[in-house]
Amino acid sequence: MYKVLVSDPISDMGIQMLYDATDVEVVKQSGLSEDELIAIIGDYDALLVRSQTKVTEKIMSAGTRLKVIGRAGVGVDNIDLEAATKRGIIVINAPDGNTIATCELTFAMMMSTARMIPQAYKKTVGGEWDRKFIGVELRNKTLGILGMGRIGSEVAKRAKVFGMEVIGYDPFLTEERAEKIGVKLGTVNEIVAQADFITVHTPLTPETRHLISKPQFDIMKKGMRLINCARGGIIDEMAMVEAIEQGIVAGAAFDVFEVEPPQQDHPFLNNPKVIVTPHLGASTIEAQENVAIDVSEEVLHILRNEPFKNAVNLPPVPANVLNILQPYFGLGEKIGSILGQIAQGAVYEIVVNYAGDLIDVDTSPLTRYIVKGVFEKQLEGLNIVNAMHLAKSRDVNIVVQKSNTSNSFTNLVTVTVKTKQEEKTLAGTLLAGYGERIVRIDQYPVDFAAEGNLLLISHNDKPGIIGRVGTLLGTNNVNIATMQVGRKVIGGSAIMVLTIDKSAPSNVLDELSEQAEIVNVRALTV
Ligand SMILES: NC(=O)c1ccc[n+]([C@@H]2O[C@H](COP(=O)([O-])OP(=O)(O)OC[C@H]3O[C@@H](n4cnc5c(N)ncnc54)[C@H](O)[C@@H]3O)[C@@H](O)[C@H]2O)c1
Ligand SMILES: O=C(O)CC[C@@H](O)C(=O)O
Repeated sequence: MYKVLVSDPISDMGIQMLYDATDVEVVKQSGLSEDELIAIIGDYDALLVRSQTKVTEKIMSAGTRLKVIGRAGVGVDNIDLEAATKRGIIVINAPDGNTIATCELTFAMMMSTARMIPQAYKKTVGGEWDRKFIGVELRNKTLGILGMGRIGSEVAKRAKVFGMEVIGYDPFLTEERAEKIGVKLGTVNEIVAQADFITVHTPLTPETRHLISKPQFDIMKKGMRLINCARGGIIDEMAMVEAIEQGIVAGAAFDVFEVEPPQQDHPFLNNPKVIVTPHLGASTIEAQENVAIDVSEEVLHILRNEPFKNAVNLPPVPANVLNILQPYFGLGEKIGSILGQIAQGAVYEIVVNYAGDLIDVDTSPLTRYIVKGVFEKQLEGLNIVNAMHLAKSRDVNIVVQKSNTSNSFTNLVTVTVKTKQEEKTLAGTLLAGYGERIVRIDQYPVDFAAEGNLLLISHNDKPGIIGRVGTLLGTNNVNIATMQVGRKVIGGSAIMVLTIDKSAPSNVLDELSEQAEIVNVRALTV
């Protein structure tokens, strides 16, 4: 039974599939301190959070069973990603579910600051009939958008409908895409100098921290308005207060703050020109359901060892590449696992060669599976998230090569593992109608499905040896399911690959090794 802890308020409707899963027990406990979380996290396989829970390194190290942290939302700045990656904890988010909610809040904030709705409301309910709130229209105004990802692009579309001119900046925004959504491209400073309204929709990174600060306020159009529904810190709060005092900024609307919640004496809180909300961008019924559904689905996949898509601490794999690579993941992992078990000594280099169909795509996700396979019997807590990290931290060199030809195979994955003592090579392919096949061990051609208990016996190709191995295993009640012999030349060195129904006891392996003409015996499980 997998145990999932939900430590922030997350939509019950959205996580219904977790409640319904017969292999999952869900515990909801919000508002825990770091120490309280540390005390209980060891019992859980998954942790689900929004933005309140700060998932620190200490919490992760106490979470000895933790496989996945699910963030019901976009930003993962409340999760120590480096610590998660080191421990092989997969971090997933729900990047799409709250785009519209946040875009609509941005629009509401823009209109509120243009028409001073909250300020007028406050006076009206306070008994004052003040009709001096003269606002501005959006039509014919220029909106600058910094960050044209999911939310920024949706804001742009709506701004166009309101008759606004939109200028955008995003290092990944191409001219074609900008043209398609009717946005002019500009630099940060060009936008700052021209815009009547500016809204930011970037993540908070070292590059975006204080993206709008004193130098930008100095060149801003007087009387402009600013909106931040992304992350606190993208706009320099103190520099903005000064810009309001200087009449540069006529109004601002902030949903997010450098420190959340802001201190009671934060200068925004009693400034009549600044509208504030308590990080409500994603707070709609629809968005909360969407993100909870997305994250629950992914958590279930991860707990059940099924493919998943939104891991934040793994490089993204485009769907078309994933479609090509996914069938090879199992094969790659098995090749790695066999090599990891048969190679004697500490591995210092893994050389992977991809041939045939595989040469045209980025094969790095497949390389992760191979590397994971090599070390899986040696390193506890290893998974595809931390496999490369753990290999590199042990100074293992990973070399990836690609070749056009693959002899007679349409696709071929060949892996060589090097230790100080020896080099071992295995090649495998996906054969139409036969699935995953291992087709080469060192220099010997073979053909078998790597499954269950295997015996690899290196020997000299002499008459009677196969019979002796069969008899010895039979008399010790070890049933042989399949047998393959690979050799280069008659009478030369050869390899025998046996799949056996149960693992052979060590005395049987010793007896086998002592047989004349047998060079070595290696038993492994795949
Ligand atoms: N207020 C809320 O409740 C709320 C809700 C959802 C998302 N958010 C935040 O909104 C922001 C945007 O979310 P999204 O889903 O659109 O993310 P996204 O990843 O789709 O878009 C972010 C964009 O910012 C761009 N970017 C990165 N560095 C930049 C830079 N230096 N200058 C300009 N652009 C840069 C990226 O290229 C990307 O296109 C994130 O910070 C997210 O955490 C807030
Ligand atoms: O309400 C939340 O969970 C925060 C939402 C938002 O900041 C996000 O990054 O998705």
